[in-house]
Amino acid sequence: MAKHSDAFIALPGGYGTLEELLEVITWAQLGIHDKPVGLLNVDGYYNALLSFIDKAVEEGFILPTARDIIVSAPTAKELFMKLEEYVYVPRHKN
Ligand SMILES: C/C(=C\CNc1ncnc2c1ncn2[C@@H]1O[C@H](COP(=O)(O)O)[C@@H](O)[C@H]1O)CO
Repeated sequence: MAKHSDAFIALPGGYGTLEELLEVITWAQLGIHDKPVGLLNVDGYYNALLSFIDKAVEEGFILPTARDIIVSAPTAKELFMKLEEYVYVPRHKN
């Protein structure tokens, strides 16, 4: 399914959603795909996760360029616009 997708979008969800979200993010980081990963951040649901990811960047665990893999927006319309503008940047960590 990932092979035939144009992009990945996570709606608010639980463990299963988070597992799939992190999987497609790490695949982008490793260069397995070059597609954007969107977070539909309805009512700030993902704010805490995005803050945690920013902290991981500050602490040096996530490359600043890899932070940009995630595209987030509060509405579907804004998210689609951002996803269409997404430009893939190679960011292999190793
Ligand atoms: C083998 C892999 C993942 C296994 N996990 C799931 N596989 C299929 N469906 C799942 C998985 N985890 C959750 N779901 C379903 O998705 C919906 C959202 O789940 P959430 O936990 O609320 O985010 C829900 O219908 C679950 O039943 C490797 O990819």
